[in-house]
Amino acid sequence: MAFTKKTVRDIDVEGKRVLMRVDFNVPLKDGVVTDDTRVRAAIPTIKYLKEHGAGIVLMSHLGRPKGDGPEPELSLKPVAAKLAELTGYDVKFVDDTYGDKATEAVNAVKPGDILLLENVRFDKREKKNDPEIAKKLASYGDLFVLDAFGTAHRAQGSVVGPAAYIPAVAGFLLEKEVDTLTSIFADPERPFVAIVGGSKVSSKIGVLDHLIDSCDTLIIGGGMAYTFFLAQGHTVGTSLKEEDWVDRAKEMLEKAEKKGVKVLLPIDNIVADHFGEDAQGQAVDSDNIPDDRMGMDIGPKTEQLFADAIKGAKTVFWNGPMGVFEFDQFAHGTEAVARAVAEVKANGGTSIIGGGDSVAAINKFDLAEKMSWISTGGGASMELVEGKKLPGVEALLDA
Ligand SMILES: Nc1ncnc2c1ncn2[C@@H]1O[C@H](COP(=O)(O)OP(=O)(O)O)[C@@H](O)[C@H]1O
Ligand SMILES: O=C(OP(=O)(O)O)[C@H](O)COP(=O)(O)O
Repeated sequence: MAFTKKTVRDIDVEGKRVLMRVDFNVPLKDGVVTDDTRVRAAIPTIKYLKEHGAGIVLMSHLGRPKGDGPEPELSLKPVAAKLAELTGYDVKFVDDTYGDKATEAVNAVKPGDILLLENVRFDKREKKNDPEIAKKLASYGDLFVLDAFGTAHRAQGSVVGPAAYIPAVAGFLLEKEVDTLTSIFADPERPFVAIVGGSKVSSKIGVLDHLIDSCDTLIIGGGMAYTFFLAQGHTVGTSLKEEDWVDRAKEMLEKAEKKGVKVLLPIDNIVADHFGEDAQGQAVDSDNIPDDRMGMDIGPKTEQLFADAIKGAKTVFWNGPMGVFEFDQFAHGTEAVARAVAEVKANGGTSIIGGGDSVAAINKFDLAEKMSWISTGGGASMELVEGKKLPGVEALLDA
């Protein structure tokens, strides 16, 4: 399927200042980027713009700050250093986004320069898509380039806003992601197994409803599973859950049954008494989670159940780790699933992994080479599976 929007190839960027939205929402530990996939993914467009004589103003969000001012641990400063390290370019950083300091730094950007602004979400108007924010950001560039595939499903100020004021086109990453994913999802080879986990329960649970329309087997693990356990009448102790979604989860399970879609939920879990690297894990069945314990990973019986279902697939789409894989003792479930998914490509099938943390997990287990397509977007790729249009893409100029 051809990409239907203009890209950086279609415009003259020489001597122009380009405002570019990237997704530098990367995992950090102690101020160090622990997975640089999203930074690397933005480099081809940055390089192209620089080599074609543009000055570049980069912007991104990082994490989910409250939106009422700077939160030092969510500063993009370490990411500027990572981009400089990966490219060898001089990358400037300004600890401001919408104020005079940012404007001054932007005005100093000359052709070939690269400047990264501070986290766009330190101001709550970003998430509200406030026109004032959009106008301010648009004033930073002659052109707008969207290359933040991972955030293209968010109709937020820095994603869709500038397109209302300055010509807006796609970067190479956005084009490639949309092209690849839409062509795979248009007619997936069957059996099609979808695996969803992670912690962004309320922002992704609704998508499961649509996945039931297109997949043959739906595997639910990670933090997503506990809301479904509640729907099945189990208690979940102190595990991550979204009580507001329990009724919808129940309806989804009923719908899947009617449609003949197999839904696999964990049958056992590794639980702990607190959320921490030093927590002691214990395996318990899903109908037996103690009140004072939280689910941190899928258990060994579930690893086997999920792996068996995955190995028979011709297409696998996976978003969201099966547990808190950042802590080694809760990474087994995610690793077992990753190893099963890796076999799909080896057996002639197609495996797609999406999402910042899911990709970080695959890299942790050194399995990236064994996957068919590593997408930088989890939520964004899920919306493409549903056949939805991404607001960020929609706002760009038609080709
Ligand atoms: N049982 C769980 N409880 C709490 N957090 C979990 C659980 N399982 C997985 N997670 C967390 O989910 C996060 C990733 O979720 P998400 O952002 O939805 O994935 P992605 O970035 O791949 O789209 C990881 O940081 C992981 O620790
Ligand atoms: O990490 C992201 O999404 P993902 O976890 O679905 O891949 C994007 O940067 C979007 O972040 P958001 O879900 O806080 O808007």
